[in-house]
Amino acid sequence: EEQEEDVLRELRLFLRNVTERLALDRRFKAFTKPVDIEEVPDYLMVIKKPMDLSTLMTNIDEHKYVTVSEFMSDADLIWQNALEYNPDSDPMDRHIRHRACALKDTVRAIIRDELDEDFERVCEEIKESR
Ligand SMILES: CC(=O)c1csc(NC(=O)C2C[NH2+]C2)n1
Repeated sequence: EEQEEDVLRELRLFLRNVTERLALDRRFKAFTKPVDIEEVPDYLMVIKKPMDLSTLMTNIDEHKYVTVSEFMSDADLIWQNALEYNPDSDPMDRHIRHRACALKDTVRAIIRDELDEDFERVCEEIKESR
């Protein structure tokens, strides 16, 4: 009903704000757009579920997420994929893994500090009811 749509609208506003802040952080530049398959031709052979901050934003606008938890699953793909695709000891791999770990910790810190657990519980109830 209308109150449910009010909750989901507030969820989308929160998720857009989080995603925008991540996309503005220079540490996360490599995660802002889909990996360019022309530049990295083997990427899709290694990474089965690509994800990036611009795709997260599109998903929000397309009402893909009814809970923060669903959003977090896709946000986690971004840094998980980077750790998987960059496992080596060479400095470039280490650099992007460092940034992937910073992304993981930053997302969790924002959610812990700024998401009311009662709000997420209401979102989960809406999801179960559909
Ligand atoms: C987004 C992401 O994880 C990414 C983009 S390029 C890259 N890695 C490299 O270009 C090479 C350094 N060793 C492979 N990783």
